[in-house]
Order: sequence, then C-alpha cells, then structure tokens
Amino acid sequence: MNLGLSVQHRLPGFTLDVRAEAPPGLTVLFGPSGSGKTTLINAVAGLLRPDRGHITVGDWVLLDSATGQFLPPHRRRIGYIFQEGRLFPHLNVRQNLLYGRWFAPRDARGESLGRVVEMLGIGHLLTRRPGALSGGEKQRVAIGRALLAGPRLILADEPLAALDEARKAEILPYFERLRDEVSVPILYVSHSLAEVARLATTVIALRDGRVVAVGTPGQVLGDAGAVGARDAASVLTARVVAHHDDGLSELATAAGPLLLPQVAAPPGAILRVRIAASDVILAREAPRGLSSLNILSGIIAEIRPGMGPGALVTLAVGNERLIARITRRSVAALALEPGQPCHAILKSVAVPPEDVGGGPLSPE
Ligand SMILES: Nc1ncnc2c1ncn2[C@@H]1O[C@H](COP(=O)(O)OP(=O)(O)OP(=O)(O)O)[C@@H](O)[C@H]1O
Repeated sequence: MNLGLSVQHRLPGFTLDVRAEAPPGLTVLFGPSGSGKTTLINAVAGLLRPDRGHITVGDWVLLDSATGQFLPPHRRRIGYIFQEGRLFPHLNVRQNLLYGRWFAPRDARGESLGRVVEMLGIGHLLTRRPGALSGGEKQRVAIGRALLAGPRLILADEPLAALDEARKAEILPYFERLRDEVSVPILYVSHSLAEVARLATTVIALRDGRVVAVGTPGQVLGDAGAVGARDAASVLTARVVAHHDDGLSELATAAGPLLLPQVAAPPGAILRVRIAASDVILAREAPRGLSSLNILSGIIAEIRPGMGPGALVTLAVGNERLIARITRRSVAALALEPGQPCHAILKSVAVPPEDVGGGPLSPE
C-alpha cells in the first residue's frame, strides 16, 4: 500500500513542508535533529493537526484538510513502536501482546498470536514480565504488540536508538522480517545510515522541514546533497557465496566479488552492503602487490567536486555504481575523467557488520 504524505505546518521559527509518496514496504524518515521528523510523525499519528495536509495509506484517508477530514488518533489504526518498549510492567509478555489485540477492531485481519510469537522468536518469554527481559527482548515484544493490534500502518520512532550495538544487531533482522513478511506499511524514523541501508524500501530524507531526496537507499545515500559528502555511500546487493576458515565471507555482487569479515547469514542469503564512499580508494592502473582483498574494476561515470577539498567519483562497475570520496587534488593528479577505466579498492575490514544486512533492495 502506498503511503502519501503531504503536510504543511508553520511553527514559530520552523516550517514543515513535506510532499512525498512511498511504495509499499518500509519507509525510513531520515534527517538530522530538528529536520522535522517528529513533527511529521505527529501529523501522521493525529497528534498534530497541520495547517494543510493530505495523508493516505493506500486509499484510506487519515487527513484531508481540503475537505476538513481529520481522523482522530484512536481511529487511525496505527501500531506504535517507540524507542523504549513501553511495555506494561505488571503484565507478562503474553498479556502485553494480547493487550495490543484487545484494541484491534473486530474486522481487523491482524496476525495471529502464534505467527507473531514465531516470527519474533519470543515463545520462551511468554510468561516473563518486562523487568526480566533484555532491552532487545523488550523491543521484540513491543513489535509483536504493535502487530497484534491489527494496524494499517506501523510507526516506529527511532526504535533502536536506546540499544547498544549488540542489541541493535539482534533487533535489525526482526525489522527485516517485518518488512518482508508483513504487508502493513511501516514508517520508520531514524538518523542511522546503517539502518537506512539495511531496512529501507524507500528513504525520505528531510532537512530544515523539507524533503531533500526520496528514493531507494542506494539513490539517497549516494546523493551527497541529501546526506552530505562525508556520509555518501553505495549500497550493493550481495549474495553470500561461502564462509572461509580465516574468518572472511565471500559475497557475489553485480560489481564483482567481495571479501568481508564474517557475515551472519548462510550461503545463498541475499544481503545489502553499505560501502562508505570514504572507504574506497581509486587507482588508474590495476594495482598489484596490495594488501587489500577487494579490487573492483569499472568505468568512471561521474565526478562531482565538492565545496571543500573533496570530490565524489562514481564508477559504473558491472550493473552497480560504486562511489569513492577522494580529494580534488587526487582527481587532478590522476587526471580522472568520465569514461576512463578505473579500479576501486576497498579494505575488507572497512565494512562493519552493521552495514551488512538482509533483504533485497526492492520488493520482489
Ligand atoms: N510545538 C512547537 N513549537 C515551536 N517549535 C517547535 C515545536 N515543536 C517542534 N518545534 C521545532 O520544529 C523543529 C523540528 O522539530 P522536530 O522535533 O520535528 O525535529 P526532529 O527531526 O524530530 O528532531 P530530533 O531528531 O531531534 O527528534 C525544531 O526546530 C523544533 O524546535
């Protein structure tokens, strides 16, 4: 179901003016602090009645200021997943889960308890109270509770922000499953590049209350205007080929083979790999005698000089695009120009595990 977001709202010193459309799947609302994510989410939730707006989930209208339509928050059928799980401490996990369903309208075709418990791997936790759960387990229960309320839209407001890296790694695969196995659209607020790359079907990048880019993770993270040159990255689709004894995993991508530190997925799994542009080095000649294990050869598609000393160079490598952030001085010294053959070098250890995750880049 498509998500239609058109919201215009003026606050003292800040104006939100967002117009974006997202296809089914998981839409990440991405932007720096103060860019308007919470204000927009509040409009979607019905906690804010914007000056003007039109918000739709498929053909279901939450708000249409032109006709005076404003669905009150309790009738919006939104499943919330907050930063802290917000579970009821006096209820056990099963009761917390069923509390969500208690509020589901009778005609809601929500997921069954059994399916949600299986999907989130929380069967062994059902009789425990939240006080006896880890942060990651609490968050899995919170996802289950949101799902069982029979929502038409799931709103996840920085759901991983309060967790440490290990807990984040534990939860990310569940959001991947939610994206791939549940048909309810998900609006997910984040300012983490790793989450954008791994989870998003669509990214809406906000800055100063406006949309600066809408597209796939590869399109938006590759757009220096949207994320800043420092954070520009490529997002490659990769298939796990094999895990080697020396702790490296071999992946196949349309840009060529990659060797990365052991990834947590079996051979055959399809993953996304975010490669920060600043981790890529370029060479005109095929390098020899180099310690780097990943050398991908392509053709320079574009060179974009930045305002400062840097430039972003995009290589067409096979069917993929790989972005490198190098200095303008190096562009001149190597006499780089579009159309030239060029070699991209990536250190295996430069790609951290959180930048490698499950899921194809577009819904299949
Ligand atoms: N009720 C309000 N009155 C006046 N200004 C507000 C109000 N609510 C938010 N703002 C301002 O609107 C801007 C956007 O805030 P918002 O909370 O939507 O940003 P955000 O992207 O969610 O930020 P963060 O990531 O820090 O949560 C900020 O400059 C904020 O100070």
